[in-house]
Amino acid sequence: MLVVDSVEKLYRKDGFFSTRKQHILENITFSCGYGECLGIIGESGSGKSTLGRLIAGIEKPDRGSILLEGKNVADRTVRSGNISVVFQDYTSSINPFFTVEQAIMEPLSLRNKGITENHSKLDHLLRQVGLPSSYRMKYPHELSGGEVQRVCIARAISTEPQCIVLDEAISSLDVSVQTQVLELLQDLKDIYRMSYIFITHDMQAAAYLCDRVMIFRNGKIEEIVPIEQLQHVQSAYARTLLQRQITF
Ligand SMILES: Nc1ncnc2c1ncn2[C@@H]1O[C@H](COP(=O)(O)OP(=O)(O)OP(=O)(O)O)[C@@H](O)[C@H]1O
Repeated sequence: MLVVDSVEKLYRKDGFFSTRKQHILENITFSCGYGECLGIIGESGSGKSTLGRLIAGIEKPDRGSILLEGKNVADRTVRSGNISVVFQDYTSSINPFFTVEQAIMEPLSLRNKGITENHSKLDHLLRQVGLPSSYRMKYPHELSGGEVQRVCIARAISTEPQCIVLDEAISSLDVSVQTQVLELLQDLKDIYRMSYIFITHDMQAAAYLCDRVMIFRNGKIEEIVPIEQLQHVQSAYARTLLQRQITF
């Protein structure tokens, strides 16, 4: 289980040499259970991706803690192989000089210190994300956007992590491909019982995949609501935000 407790994040306000700091995240506390998908919805600049980076350990909080199975993700050994990230910009997420095989197997070989996994593992991962095994020698530029994002997902699940942060992971894809990738994510969540942190602007996608949704406002949690209660959010801000994005 992922437990985020009283997390705060500040950034310098006017560039690197400035001493003035701005609160980006304030008092963020929530948890995400096994096999649960927690959506994060909020306006642009509200701090969703910053929170995603903190969970993934790419940056550290200024205050508070983020624990996975009771251990702090600030420790690289805790997050290595246990937390993965899939970003929106799949084109820059994988090395253009890596084949599909190298890209997918990289996290595993890093974790196993260079010991190469057998081919059946790669075949299994390719099958799970719906790509033929003949794709193993292809390079990213030879694939469609949806296929590259499938490679990114195969890479993310290769170490069988407990948690995946999906930061606008389907936003750059065509609508029909979005649906396929959402179905894939749903299937994988059920197979691996992973926790998903699903950062999105897309309420329809959140409604499909998420068990609960966190409404974010100016770096604070406005409300956390089970997906079946989405029509009955308490705060006026959450209601307005949702009405702008979805028609029930
Ligand atoms: N490294 C950084 N240094 C300084 N300010 C930053 C940094 N990263 C993000 N910010 C600021 O933090 C705020 C939150 O940004 P963040 O990207 O987390 O928002 P977001 O909700 O994910 O937005 P979007 O939906 O547009 O992606 C913004 O005002 C942004 O300019």
